[in-house]
Amino acid sequence: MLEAQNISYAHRKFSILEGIDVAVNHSELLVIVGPNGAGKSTLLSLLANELGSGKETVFFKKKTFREWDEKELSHSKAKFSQNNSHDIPLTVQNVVMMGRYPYFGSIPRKIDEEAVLKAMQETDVSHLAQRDYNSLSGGEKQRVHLARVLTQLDNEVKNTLIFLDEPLNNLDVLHQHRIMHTIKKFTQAGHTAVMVLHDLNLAAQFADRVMLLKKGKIVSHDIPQKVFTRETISTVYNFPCTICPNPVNNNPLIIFGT
Ligand SMILES: Nc1ncnc2c1ncn2[C@@H]1O[C@H](COP(=O)(O)OP(=O)(O)OP(=O)(O)O)[C@@H](O)[C@H]1O
Repeated sequence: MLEAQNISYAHRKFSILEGIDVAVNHSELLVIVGPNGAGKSTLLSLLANELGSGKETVFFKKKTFREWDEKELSHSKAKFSQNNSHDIPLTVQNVVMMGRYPYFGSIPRKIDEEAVLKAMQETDVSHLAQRDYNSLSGGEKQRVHLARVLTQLDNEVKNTLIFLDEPLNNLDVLHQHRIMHTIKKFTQAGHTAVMVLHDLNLAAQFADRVMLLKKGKIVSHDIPQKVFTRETISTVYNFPCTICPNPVNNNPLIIFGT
């Protein structure tokens, strides 16, 4: 589905990423983790074709992004980023509708309205639909943008691809889990998700595969059970931890400070 080999990226002479190989299948949720400054967001932007010199060759469904028709690509790939504008003079519903812009000319169709309502329900912002976006709290704004990105990929296209850069920032525990379940449902329907997360326990619980980065290089890229070992995690984060099986689902449970 998504493939890239030997990705390197530098700003001036400062190397940010070095020799990264990525291959993500359909129906897979890949979570990228690592300490601050490891290069996670930079890698996500490169994979999503938002950054780079054009030398990096990322293949999505065996085609480089340059080979894709722009409109077709907008129906197949979406990205949730952290740098959303804080000032948008629109209602919540109209901000979510922005995700449907690739689908209609000047007036949204019934199908676009329905997709917006569905995404708002999914991220629990339906009750805020007519509110001025600018009056929302940080977590509410975050959920509105998640709805906008989800609604962009509400279509009949098989094997679509979503990138999410720290989608759980500002969210309470209920909404963190709700979003993770939504993304899991999305991948189980045959789509692909690549996500940057700081919460290692959520990564351990939901990821199919985890990529652990440090200083621009891959330390480990495997299933959660193989990546989350006491030695690796305490070394990479330079902080002690204990890892035991989660008593509910047997996934690794990471307890820091022990
Ligand atoms: N435009 C830029 N100019 C200079 N340095 C940059 C630029 N963009 C990123 N960097 C540096 O590259 C490194 C990786 O940044 P990146 O944002 O990808 O890290 P990250 O793993 O997502 O970090 P965090 O967990 O803190 O969000 C950092 O040291 C950052 O300061």
